[in-house]
Amino acid sequence: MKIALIGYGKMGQAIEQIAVAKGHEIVLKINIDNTADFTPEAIKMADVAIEFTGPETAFENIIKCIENGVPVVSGSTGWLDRLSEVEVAVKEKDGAFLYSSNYSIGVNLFFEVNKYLARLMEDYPSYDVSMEEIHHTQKKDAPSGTAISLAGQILENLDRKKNWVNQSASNPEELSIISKRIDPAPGTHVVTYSSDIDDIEIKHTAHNRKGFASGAVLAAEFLSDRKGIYSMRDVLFGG
Ligand SMILES: NC(=O)C1=CN([C@@H]2O[C@H](COP(=O)(O)OP(=O)(O)OC[C@H]3O[C@@H](n4cnc5c(N)ncnc54)[C@H](OP(=O)(O)O)[C@@H]3O)[C@@H](O)[C@H]2O)C=CC1
Ligand SMILES: O=C(O)C1=N[C@H](C(=O)O)C[C@H](O)C1
Repeated sequence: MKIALIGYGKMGQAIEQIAVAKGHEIVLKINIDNTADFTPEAIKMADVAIEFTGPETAFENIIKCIENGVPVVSGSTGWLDRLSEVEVAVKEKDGAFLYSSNYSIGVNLFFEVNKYLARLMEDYPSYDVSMEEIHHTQKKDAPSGTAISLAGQILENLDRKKNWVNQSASNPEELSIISKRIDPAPGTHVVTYSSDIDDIEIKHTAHNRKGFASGAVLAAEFLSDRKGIYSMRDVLFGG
């Protein structure tokens, strides 16, 4: 499979290693200093693009891939206020797009445990829930995309929480997400249910970026010959 890497930072480089080891070919590498090389002709050489740039640049990059008929897997966080525009573009161009706030298999299993635990806790109001995420100091966005996904799953399944806040909660309807920036943390997420009697805590700790990178390559393999909009759930659990 011919892959275009849009964003060649920590994630782009980790993805390259795994993709090449699996026999894929990297036909384009775009970073901030060679964005002029991201031409229609160059991107059309790829069977699939993998986009990991960041909050400010993801949307334009994704649209450019879709407009040129190239399926795109994105892992960039902090841009999802524009997701509906991407969805419209995919429909208009009969394109292919896959997004996950976290590509690691472990976190996607953690998502399922998180939903299950929230559903159980619906009947046990003595437990209050809060979250913590820890990442390296270069991270541009807070809370992390993964934390926002986890919070969304809790809000969908636990009626007593109405919205999340990126600070301590000021009332029982708020779900608190505390963000910490400590090097070299690749990504830690903790969900804690606390009562007067005990705590129940679920925690995912990434030891490195291999899980994110191998999941993104798996997603690219899944998407390259498909049309439509997908998530990591489709890749791992068939929807
Ligand atoms: N979904 C997931 O599983 C994961 C998501 N992420 C997310 O992925 C994104 C990237 O993370 P990471 O690789 O660690 O970050 P890095 O900062 O290491 O890499 C981003 C790269 O993109 C480059 N870049 C910036 N603007 C553009 C542009 N317009 N076109 C092309 N390249 C550009 C940057 O260049 P320069 O350095 O010169 O600015 C940098 O090299 C973040 O949003 C992060 O939250 C990260 C890990 C896992
Ligand atoms: O920026 C990172 O590094 C990471 N970003 C993603 C997020 O915001 O959730 C995924 C992972 O936690 C690493």
